[in-house]
Amino acid sequence: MRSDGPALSLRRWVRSAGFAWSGIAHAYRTQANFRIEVWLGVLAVTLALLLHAPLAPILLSCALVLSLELVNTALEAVVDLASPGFHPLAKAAKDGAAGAVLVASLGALLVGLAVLGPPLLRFLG
Ligand SMILES: Nc1ncnc2c1ncn2[C@@H]1O[C@H](COP(=O)(O)OP(=O)(O)OP(=O)(O)O)[C@@H](O)[C@H]1O
Repeated sequence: MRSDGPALSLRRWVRSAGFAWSGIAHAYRTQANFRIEVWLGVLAVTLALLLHAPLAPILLSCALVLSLELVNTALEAVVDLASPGFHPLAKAAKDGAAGAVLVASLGALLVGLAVLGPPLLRFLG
């Protein structure tokens, strides 16, 4: 198997990262839910830093929700392309992807309450 030189591999990686970034920017521009989740994530990370709460579970939860929202956005685009008219399979695909985002969001909410709740109550009390 032929392997590319490090300079070519890095150029490919930067190019792929550019495409990935444009996907994230597209989701931010077009998906209100993605924007809300980004800013809730920023709020949660800021609170964790201010309250000296563990950052890792907050960061992981945010990454999970935002990743699944990006996958949901991608899947919606593919479904709309493949099935512009109503189709039960298109509905199953979109509802399943939306369900994945909901499950991750509820999990992230519970993690946020468990990690930020006690130090927030101590701070307020
Ligand atoms: N082609 C289709 N065939 C059948 N049902 C569909 C189709 N497109 C959308 N739906 C139904 O409408 C719902 C909303 O679809 P839509 O594409 O508007 O997503 P959305 O509301 O924009 O989702 P999000 O808020 O995550 O962007 C889907 O979850 C599905 O139940």
